[in-house]
Amino acid sequence: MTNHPTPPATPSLVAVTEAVEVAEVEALLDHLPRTEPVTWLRNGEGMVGWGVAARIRTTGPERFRDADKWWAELCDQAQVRDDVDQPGTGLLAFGSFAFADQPGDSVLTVPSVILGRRGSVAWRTTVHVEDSPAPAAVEVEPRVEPTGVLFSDGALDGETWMGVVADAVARIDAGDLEKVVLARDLIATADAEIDVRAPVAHLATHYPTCWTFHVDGMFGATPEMLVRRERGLVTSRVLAGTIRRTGDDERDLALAATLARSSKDLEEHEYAVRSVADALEPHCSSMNVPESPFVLHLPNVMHLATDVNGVVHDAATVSSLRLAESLHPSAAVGGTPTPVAVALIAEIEGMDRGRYAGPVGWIDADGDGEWGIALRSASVDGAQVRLFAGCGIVGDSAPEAELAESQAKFVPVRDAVTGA
Ligand SMILES: C=C(O[C@H]1C=CC=C(C(=O)O)[C@@H]1O)C(=O)O
Repeated sequence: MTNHPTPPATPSLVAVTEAVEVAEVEALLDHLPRTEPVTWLRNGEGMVGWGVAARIRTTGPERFRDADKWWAELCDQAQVRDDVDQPGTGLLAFGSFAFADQPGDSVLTVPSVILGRRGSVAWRTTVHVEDSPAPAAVEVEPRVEPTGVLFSDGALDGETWMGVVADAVARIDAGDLEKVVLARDLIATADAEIDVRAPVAHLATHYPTCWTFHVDGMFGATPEMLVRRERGLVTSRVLAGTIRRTGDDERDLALAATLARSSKDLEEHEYAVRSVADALEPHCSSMNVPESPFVLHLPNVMHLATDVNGVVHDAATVSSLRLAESLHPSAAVGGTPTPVAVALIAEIEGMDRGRYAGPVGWIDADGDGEWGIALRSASVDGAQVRLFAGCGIVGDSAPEAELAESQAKFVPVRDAVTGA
């Protein structure tokens, strides 16, 4: 007789959200201890959390479904008191999901304590397992900057990666597909275990308009919102089409105008917007898909950007995590057509993306939440950080230009780990 292992019982959680003075949580990151920290911040608002009240790790093609089911059961069994009732209050989980069905590990975690702020409202949520003690106060040690950081090639060196880009262009020219996003990695090694709060604080300061995140070792500052659902409204910020900034404002404005007229970038952008609009459509009773993109200015690069909005009709049955699943991978990180592009990535990219370019964000007990795409990101493990950057390859992409673009996309995390 075979004994099947019994799945772990879903814990019964008790969550309490109470209002706090905004002045008390000014500079949220300054309240974040080193133990199991999570972060989701933009323009100084958002949430930081620490400790683990509950956590699930999933893998494979069912990773989103398994995590979503676990979360729904957890919420059903939980006792929640929410005195604030804002997006981000009550019982909350933070997640980071693998890009590919295989290999890769995904995680959804419920912190023991969350501090949040949105405009003039601030809150503290504490979560504990029923019949066990509420989370104790923890000491917040000062952030420790990484030292002695040295960089080395990741899976492929620059030359080899350019060869891979040339192979992809040949496949596109042969008519196999229209676009593929190819990524590369870079390794940074410090002389001691990295305190992830330091690069996270650096990113939040230097890229305030991006979503700065950290979940279970995956951190970054992403400009791309895969899906946000809030009280029946859904938004997705699609980015595709990039130009590097020069640091000279006048030249950058001229470059922005060039980007907005570049047929290569407009074509690449159109693919990405279509893939998002098509995936959202079955969930929406009405949608707004702007006809032309705007130029999003970031400190290191500029992007063509489109905000797609809609009114969802299935919020009661489909969570924001399941919406993220249906949008993933968009053409901004996979390609077009998606299945051919994803297969080509697995065939020629030459590295495991892990959780890079996968959905990262949070979900509440109603299934609302925000899921960004883990771009301009890295995974940290002890003294080592693995940085990622990818570029959309279309028929007239030049390998040298794509290598330079990938280097520009490494800048945020590279500067964050060297403290530059
Ligand atoms: C895949 C990345 O960027 C995507 C998002 C915006 C613009 C892109 C581009 O122009 O290639 C990429 O599709 C990355 O930053 O690693």
